[in-house]
Amino acid sequence: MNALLLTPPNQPVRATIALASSKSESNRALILDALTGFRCQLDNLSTARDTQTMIRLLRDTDAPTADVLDAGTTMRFLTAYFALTGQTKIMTGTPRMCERPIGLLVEALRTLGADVTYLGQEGYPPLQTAGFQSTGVNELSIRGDVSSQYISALAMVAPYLPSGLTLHLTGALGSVPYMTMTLQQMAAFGVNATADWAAQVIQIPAGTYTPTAYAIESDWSGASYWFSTVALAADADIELLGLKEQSLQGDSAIVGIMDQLGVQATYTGRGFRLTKKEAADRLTVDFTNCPDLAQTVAVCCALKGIPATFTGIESLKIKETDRVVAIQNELRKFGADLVDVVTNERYEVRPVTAPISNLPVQIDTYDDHRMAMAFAPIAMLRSVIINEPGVVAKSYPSFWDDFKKVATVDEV
Ligand SMILES: O=C(O)C1=C[C@@H](OP(=O)(O)O)[C@@H](O)[C@H](O)C1
Ligand SMILES: C=C(OP(=O)(O)O)C(=O)O
Repeated sequence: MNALLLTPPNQPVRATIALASSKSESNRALILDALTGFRCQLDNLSTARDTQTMIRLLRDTDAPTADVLDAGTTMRFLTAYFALTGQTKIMTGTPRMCERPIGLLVEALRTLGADVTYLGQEGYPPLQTAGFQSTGVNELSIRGDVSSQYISALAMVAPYLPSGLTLHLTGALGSVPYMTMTLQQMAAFGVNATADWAAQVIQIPAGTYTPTAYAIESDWSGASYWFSTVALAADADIELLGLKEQSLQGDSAIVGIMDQLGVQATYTGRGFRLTKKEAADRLTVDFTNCPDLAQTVAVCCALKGIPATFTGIESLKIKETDRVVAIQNELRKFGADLVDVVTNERYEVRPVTAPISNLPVQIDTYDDHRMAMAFAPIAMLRSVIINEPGVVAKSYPSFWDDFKKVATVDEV
């Protein structure tokens, strides 16, 4: 499948979508389960490639190499897991994964007593874990402004250190809800860590996880594309199944953001129903705590004609691709843009102003699932061609099957 042509619906959009479940929650639950000796009952694990890869690599205990492909959480969580459980493993991934930094995590693991060697460039995968001998260290500092995944990775294995671990987080904190999700899931498996976010300290007691039955919620990051679809459609009413009213996921912030972009979300007891309402004429959003929503909101604002100010998107540069550049390149095809007004700090979405040709616009996806899914809702307004649409498999493999419920989807 090289490309998909998406054509606008010629009738009101009415759909019920069974969302993919959260890969973030799934990948945490799988690490916690592994630490109980695989004695948990995990329900509704994600079909996302990132989660399926985690399952496969945890099972494959004899394989010398763990290739995580392009899954960031799988790379970071498994590195900490293999390092602290003393397993010898080569950790590798796609060429892009080998450009995504891991030095802060490796440095922390070495301080605790893990033997970790870089096999390529210092600070990046591939690397090898080869045994653990505790140094007795039970307190360390780690930057909180690069990726919260390092901190989640350390927190999950920390109860198995001889005297637990106190983490002092330095610098401005990003993606805090992902760390909170980690601590809440750890608590559900019987280890109660405490966090003081003002002091930037997390304390994890020594202990063991209890075999537990745990059900994963649907994915709020995946839900965001349906919010954008409703925002851009002339007439839409979509129900998203499996979302909770109180979520562990920070990306549930999409409800408040999309309220301003003209989407009313109402809890139905089995998910959320999305309908249309009046939109604001300008938007300001800080994505520090929900970086994965930035592409969805950028595209939605640009195509809906709503100027916006974005902050907190620095971490987008070290994700599946440099997402800032990718958004800029693709929005420019519509005469819109994401302008860096204060370098690496404040960006402005310049919306589409003049109509462009009616020919389908071709969207490149940069090996990034979120590029494909963030641009798809434009099909509510005009035809678009999504190149390499298979990228969605990373987090939401059934996305295009679901999208057929709201637009015409043809292979080209
Ligand atoms: O812990 C997690 O599950 C995630 C944390 C975030 O990464 P950063 O902490 O690197 O921002 C997010 O972008 C990613 O999709 C999933
Ligand atoms: C950044 C993402 O994932 P990861 O860092 O786990 O590869 C994502 O899913 O948008």
